[in-house]
Amino acid sequence: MGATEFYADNRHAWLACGTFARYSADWGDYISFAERMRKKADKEGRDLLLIDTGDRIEGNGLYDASDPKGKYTYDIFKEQDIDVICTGNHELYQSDASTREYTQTVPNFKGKYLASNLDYIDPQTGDQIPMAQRYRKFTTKNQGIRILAFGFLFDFTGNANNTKVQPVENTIKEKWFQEAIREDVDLFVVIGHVTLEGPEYKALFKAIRSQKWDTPIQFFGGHSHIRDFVKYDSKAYGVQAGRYMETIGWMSIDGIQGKGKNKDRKDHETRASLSFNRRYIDNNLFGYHYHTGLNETTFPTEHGKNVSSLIQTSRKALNLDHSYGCAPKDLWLNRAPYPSNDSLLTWLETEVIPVIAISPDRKDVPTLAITNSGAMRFDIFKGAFTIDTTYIISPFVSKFLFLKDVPYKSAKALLPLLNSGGPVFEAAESKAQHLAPPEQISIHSDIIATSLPSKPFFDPLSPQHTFLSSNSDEPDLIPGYTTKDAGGTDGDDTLHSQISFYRVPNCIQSAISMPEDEDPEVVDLVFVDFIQPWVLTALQFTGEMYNKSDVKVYREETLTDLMAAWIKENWQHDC
Ligand SMILES: O=c1ccn([C@@H]2O[C@H](COP(=O)(O)O)[C@@H](O)[C@H]2O)c(=O)[nH]1
Repeated sequence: MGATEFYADNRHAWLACGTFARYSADWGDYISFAERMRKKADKEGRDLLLIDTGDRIEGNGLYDASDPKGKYTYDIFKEQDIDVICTGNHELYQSDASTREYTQTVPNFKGKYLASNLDYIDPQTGDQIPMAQRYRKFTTKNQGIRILAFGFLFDFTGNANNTKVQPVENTIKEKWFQEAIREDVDLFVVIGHVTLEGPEYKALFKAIRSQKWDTPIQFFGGHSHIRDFVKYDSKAYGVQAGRYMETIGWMSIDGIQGKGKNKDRKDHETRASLSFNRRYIDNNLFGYHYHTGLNETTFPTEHGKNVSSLIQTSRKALNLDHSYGCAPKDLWLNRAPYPSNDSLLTWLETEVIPVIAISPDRKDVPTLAITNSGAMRFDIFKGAFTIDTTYIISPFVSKFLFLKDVPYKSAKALLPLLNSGGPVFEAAESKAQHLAPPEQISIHSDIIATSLPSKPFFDPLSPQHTFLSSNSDEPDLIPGYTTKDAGGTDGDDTLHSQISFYRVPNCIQSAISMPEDEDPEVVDLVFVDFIQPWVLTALQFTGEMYNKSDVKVYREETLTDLMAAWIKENWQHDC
């Protein structure tokens, strides 16, 4: 009896090498890996399917540094042969990105791209049309497993006005969905840019089970950037493959006997004893060589090598390795507590924002400047700070806006309100958790690492691979993911020592040009445009009834450009 296997990824345009050796394979390597593993699966009579759960864009120079954005990336993405693919929230923040998704990615993955709860607004006619087909029904080639697949996005409300995200609860009531879940299939596959524990998947699970009490369901999640595995019932599981092309999530279902090749099989025979297994593979060549049984010479396929060289020529064309300056030390987004000397947010709040959140014509006006912590997406490592690093840290096109002459007593109440994330935001449908790094949706308390890092050495013979120091009996591990999920602690393909994770506030605030001896009557309230809905809602709570038309542009440059300028000015020296 063969297994049905899946590989899933979440990448944010990290198509070139990751920042660490442990996550350093590129998109071309992943293509070689998939091609090699598919061949192996074919030989052994198994089926191997590739899944992509969205957020392919923003967060890496390869996408963000070109004009138009994504000039090189769409042609690189499309080279992977993905079986089921859907949209993430990042594809929808900017209308030009949604248009590229509709006109390029959807056709590039024709028949595989699913948009179960997403519509596109045709710019010519104004018609609201499905972004892509709602579901896909297909039979796997080796085992004849009849699959019905959906592709969802969580109930996202921050999209530009050329798309429409339908809440999952409403989609479930639609005729096409109700008909689809009544189809006679061997397996439902629900992929989505949706957290595994969120209300959307709970509702979908309930809906499918209301019609099919026994059909296996495999969910693939995304959005919250973590490795995760969840059990919904004995025949329904979900897996999520981390973030930024660091992890290839592997999921295997053993025991489904597809009716596609034998129509006379009875239902109870097709799903007699099932087992669901997951593994989180670090995205590096060591792991790829180990799993394919190949080596440096035999592993890469021609196709994979061509894609790797396309990535390198694109990176060169964009000058992504050009250095703006030299970071004097590591600055961590979640690996150091906030506030602290090693916190990236403390650095931003105390050193950068007080310099960049100043408008030349209002520079002496007392100012409170607020930025959301989610505007920062990664750590800064000691050493060269390049064009690429800039977009890895902060890919957004957000600008500083401001409200003039806000009573100080109300302005100073804002930060605690934004950070407490209380009922004031639930009512306004702008959950305050969307202000912080997405990991915090799933990680509810600090994780403080107990072990210390040491030097790397890879042991490919270990069942759960380790990075070992060469002359020690005890595994001397380097830091990386140490996942605990519904399957226990054996999901990580490579053993690592634990990394700390400190929760950070939703927003940080810098007080600028404040009088020394007394509080000001009024201040300029400066904030990044992304947080405007939360700022206006919280201000109303303090009794200040501002609306959108009161908000003015404070600086024309983006936060990202201003931050890069600060680095050029302050970290000038060579590394
Ligand atoms: O303009 C923006 C857009 C988004 N953010 C932050 O990013 C997360 C979403 O990140 P995912 O990678 O999709 O999970 C959002 O919650 C915001 O915190 C932003 O700051 N500015």
